[in-house]
Order: sequence, then structure tokens, then C-alpha cells
Amino acid sequence: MENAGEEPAPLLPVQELAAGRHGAGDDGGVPSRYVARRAHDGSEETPTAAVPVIDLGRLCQPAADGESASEAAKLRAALQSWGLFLVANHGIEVSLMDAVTEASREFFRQPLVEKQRYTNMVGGNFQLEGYGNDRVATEEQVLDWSDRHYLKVEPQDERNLALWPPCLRDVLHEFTTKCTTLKDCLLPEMAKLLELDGNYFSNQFSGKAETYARFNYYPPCPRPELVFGLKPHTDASFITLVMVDSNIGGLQVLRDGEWYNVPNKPDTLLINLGDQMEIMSNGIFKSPVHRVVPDAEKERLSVVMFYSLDPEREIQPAGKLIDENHPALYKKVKIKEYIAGLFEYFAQGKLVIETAKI
Ligand SMILES: O=C(O)CCC(=O)C(=O)O
Ligand SMILES: [Fe+2]
Repeated sequence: MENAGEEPAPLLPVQELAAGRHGAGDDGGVPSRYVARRAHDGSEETPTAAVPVIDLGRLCQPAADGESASEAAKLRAALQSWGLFLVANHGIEVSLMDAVTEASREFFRQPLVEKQRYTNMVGGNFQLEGYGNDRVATEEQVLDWSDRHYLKVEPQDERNLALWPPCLRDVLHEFTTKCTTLKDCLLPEMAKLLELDGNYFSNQFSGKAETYARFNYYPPCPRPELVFGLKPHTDASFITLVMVDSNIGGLQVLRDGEWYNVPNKPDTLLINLGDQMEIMSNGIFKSPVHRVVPDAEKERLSVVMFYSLDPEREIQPAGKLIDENHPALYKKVKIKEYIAGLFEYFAQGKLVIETAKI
């Protein structure tokens, strides 16, 4: 991304702030630039979302039977309501999941100077890939209580290996391969739920489709009720796979104006739909608004795989879903422009999907 030369000074990683290595903040350890909301007293308990666990083995078995039909019904209900679900029996070994989480922890535990070898601020310019924080466009922008490392993992020949820390290399390559297989199993099931050709969604993914891995690190926050680990947003992806730390909550999803905790279950993965799927399904499937709230005591890690279409492609609602009674609800959008819009809107705390609605 280019830079107009007016970028405010680079930020300290939140991990450094949280460790108190740079003096106390304005609000009990939280500098005012991170204060996103008014404190609440915590008296209203956040309800838990009734997100189903889908058994992938059952869902995708070749001979459709009662078991696969009941998994498909659960999946349909989840995609039309929450826009997210947990997946079990997904074919990714727990040992690999643990190795990826451990490698990520090892990366963030390194001294700052080591991590800064992968910085996303190069010569004062913000780059999408690398270690750091989101682009800061203005002094007013409310900052998130998290650091991240962000890498393009597919197409494989577009990997910038200089940004791949040695501790992550092998496990990330293997994890990417397994996650892509998982995505490839899910897409036909989703197409069938919409009575589209089984390959309809898979066929959208050309060799130029892009996958990004994002390693999120949320340090403990002395005043978690004042900040967001990540502000409310939808993912601009087609579909997102999230491996959350099963020891700690913090991810929340919005439904009908109310926030719900997304449940954790050991060894499962969370799948959430992104805006590209919401657009192509003409809004039948939802790209959920979600956010992350940090913990007062514990650090939290997540590893997220964003599957997105070729940036040069234009997408619109599938023709088969549109008729007199079901008009298109979204405009044609170019992936590249849409994603650029996401970063701009996210910084302002707004939702880019609104720009695609008719
Ligand atoms: O950390 C999480 O659980 C979710 C992260 C997320 O929503 C994102 O990186 O877009
Ligand atoms: Fe997200």
C-alpha cells in the first residue's frame, strides 16, 4: 500500500505497552488512543451463541444419507443465522494445530528487536504483510489492543519468505495445505445448500486466489472493558478459518443488535463466512460482525486463514439466486477494490459491506 508521507509515527507494539516497559497509560494502564468504549459494570452477562459443531466426516461422506442430511441441516441453520460454526472431525491433526499455536507463541515471545526484523513498517511506509499493527491513518483512529503477523500463503509462488520467521515456516506450510483441503471440502456442501451446482463456489477459486495467514496476539489488558482486541468488523474474505486458543474466550459475534460469546471447544476450528460469500449468496448466508475482547490476566492467541478470490475478479450475487421475487441485494464489486475499502473502513470503525448493498 502506498503512503502519502503523512503517516503518524509508528506505534509501540501492544505487547510492549502491556508489559509496562514504556510507562503507565492514561487510564489505569490503557493509553487514551486505545479507549474504544465506555466502561460497563459487567452486570449484564454476555450470552453464549448457540453455534453448532459440524462433523465434517459426516457432512462430506460420499453417499448422502440421514447422517449427512442432518449435518447439512445444522450447517444451513448456522450459515443463515450466525454466519459461523465450529467444525470437528476436520482432518487436521491436533498435534499440527498445537504446533502452529506453539510456533506463534514462540514468535511473539521473542524480544522486540527480533520481531521487528519482520516489521510491516518499511521506510515509514505501511505494508500489508509483516509484523505490527494495522495501518494508522489519523491521530483520531481508535487503536486495537493486539499485535499481529500477517503473511500471504497462497498462491505459493507469491510467498514472501523473508517475512516467514524460521519457527513458523514448516508448520505454516503444512497447516496451509490442510486448511485448504478443509475449505475445499466445505465449499461444495455450501453450494448444495443453495441449490447451486456443487462446484459453483470452488470454481470461483482460480490459481490467483489469495490466502493470508494472520497470527493475532492479544496481551492481557488492565481495563479490558474499555478496549477492543479487534474492533467490530466483518471479514472481507470469502471464507475464514480460525484456530482460537481453547483456554480462553474473547471472540464475540453480533446478532440482532446483541453481542454473544462465541463458544470454544478443544480441537475444533471455527469457520466464519466473509463478505465475498454474503455477496455471492445474495445475503442468504451471513458474513457475521464480530469483535475480540481481551482478558485482564491472560494473553490470547489466534491463527486465522483468510481465503479470498483473485483480486482482479469481479463478483456479484449468483445468477441462479436472482429472480423477480429475489432481486439482487448487492452490487458487482471488484475484489481488490473491496479489500482496499475494508482496511479504510475498518480504521474508521465502519463496515465496508454497507458499500456493496443496493
Ligand atoms: O482472534 C479471533 O478469535 C478472531 C480474529 C479475527 O476476527 C480476525 O483476525 O479477523
Ligand atoms: Fe475477523
